[in-house]
Amino acid sequence: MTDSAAIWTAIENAPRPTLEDLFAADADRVARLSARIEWGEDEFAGGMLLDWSKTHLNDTLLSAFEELADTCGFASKRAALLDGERVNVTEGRAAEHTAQRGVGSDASVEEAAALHARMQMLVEAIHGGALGEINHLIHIGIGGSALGPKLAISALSRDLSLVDVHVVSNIDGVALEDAFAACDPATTLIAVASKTFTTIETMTNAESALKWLRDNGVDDPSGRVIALTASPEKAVEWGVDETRVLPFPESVGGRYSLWSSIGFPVALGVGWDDFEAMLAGAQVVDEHFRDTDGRANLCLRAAFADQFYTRVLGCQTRAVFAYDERLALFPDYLQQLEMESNGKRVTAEGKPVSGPTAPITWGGVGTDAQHAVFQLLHQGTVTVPIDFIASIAPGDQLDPAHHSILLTNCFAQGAALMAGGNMAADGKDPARAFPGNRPSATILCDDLDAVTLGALIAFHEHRTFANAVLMGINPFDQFGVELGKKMARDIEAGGGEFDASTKALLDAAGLG
Ligand SMILES: O=P(O)(O)OC[C@H]1O[C@](O)(CO)[C@@H](O)[C@@H]1O
Repeated sequence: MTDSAAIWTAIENAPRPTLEDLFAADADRVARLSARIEWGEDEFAGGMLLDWSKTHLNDTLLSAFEELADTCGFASKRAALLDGERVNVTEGRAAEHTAQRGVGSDASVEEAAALHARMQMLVEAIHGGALGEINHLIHIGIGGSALGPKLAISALSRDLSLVDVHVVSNIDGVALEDAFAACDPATTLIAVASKTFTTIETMTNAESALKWLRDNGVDDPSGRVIALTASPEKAVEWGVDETRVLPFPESVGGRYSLWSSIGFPVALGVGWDDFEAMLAGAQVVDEHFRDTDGRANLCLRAAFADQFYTRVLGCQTRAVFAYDERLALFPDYLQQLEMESNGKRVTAEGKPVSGPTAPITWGGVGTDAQHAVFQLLHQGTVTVPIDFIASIAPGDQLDPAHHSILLTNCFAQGAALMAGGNMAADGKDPARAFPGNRPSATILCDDLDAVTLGALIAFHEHRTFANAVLMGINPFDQFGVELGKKMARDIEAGGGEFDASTKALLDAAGLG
């Protein structure tokens, strides 16, 4: 087996045909580079088409990347992940989010099912009135304890909203005050979501939420709190009754925790069936990821393209545009998933990485973004690989013109980025010239329901993992967030030595 440096050299030195050349050379390119992941039967049947034909992947690159994946031990690392081995080597932990969806070691899958059963009982009891009339939920958490619930609620609550959910993450009191303003304290439940149950933003917001309930005539505010955590003993110590603590295993990472009890607001807000459907959609992708090899593994194939753009073409960012208002928060979700997982500078063995790691993930919704940032994407000097995400079925009930304009714009952007050209009558005006050959991938879902959302998220989780394997890094730790947190604690405690600029800022704000 060739070593990975030699494979990278071959990839870097491989001919670089343009997208136009690639299409011209292969009449079956679309069939070769697009595939569907499907689920369900009859009226539950659905799926999503993943079209990577407008990327620069070709047979030469795919073969080289397959060899790289083999050299990096992709199959055994994937097996280690799914078997619950300690793949998070720096923290000595497994990363068992897939067990929450029924794919993992028997013991972990069983444990997840038992914890889900408990969560379902509590959700259904609350819907049944066991805690009195509950119309609102203020879900307090940050990072992975907030981004997934926030995305899922905003994507799915148009069709059904059983409880009005507000996700509050920021320590800025404005966020919590906005939630208070939208909720009636007499019918509001508080979820405190924190894997560690120590995060300063979450614990401060939780205290203020309890005070708000107390100040507004709720006799037993702590009786209105549900804790979602991997540290149940800390939640109990903080004052949450054991019966209202929904634990999840330590081996489920924060940014991978939507599938655990961190998904409680989804189940309460849009119903248990949707929460389960999300798990089912994720499971379909888990099985595809587990059972498929090489380029046919669509998560791995996407990672091949990601590596090509980041390492070979030096693209420093990757953009995601959802042509679906319901997925407006998807780029935010992906930012944590991809940047916190793969924004690293050393390998899993602690050695410096041999090339760039995660690009900056950013994005927005179409068509809004077309009128704001697409100028640079079409004519700027940098190449930004783009993912478009859209649903064939509309989310709205208005004139079908809305949805067809949305979709045609989505497809037109990909086509224009690739084709380029000159819009001047004589075809010669440099200001009106489009270089073209700009890559994009398109994920076209049959519909955007809970199953699809689960599948979409799981696809990106496994794509992130596949990228990590190809780069040799551990995607499951996040030490990069710690230094700033420590310095903030030092400042709060009145200690620590700071540079002159920071001292001056603290003085200016009256905090010195
Ligand atoms: O769930 P917790 O423990 O409150 O942590 C919240 C978030 O903080 C982080 O540790 C980063 O600071 C994330 O990884 C995590 O999702």
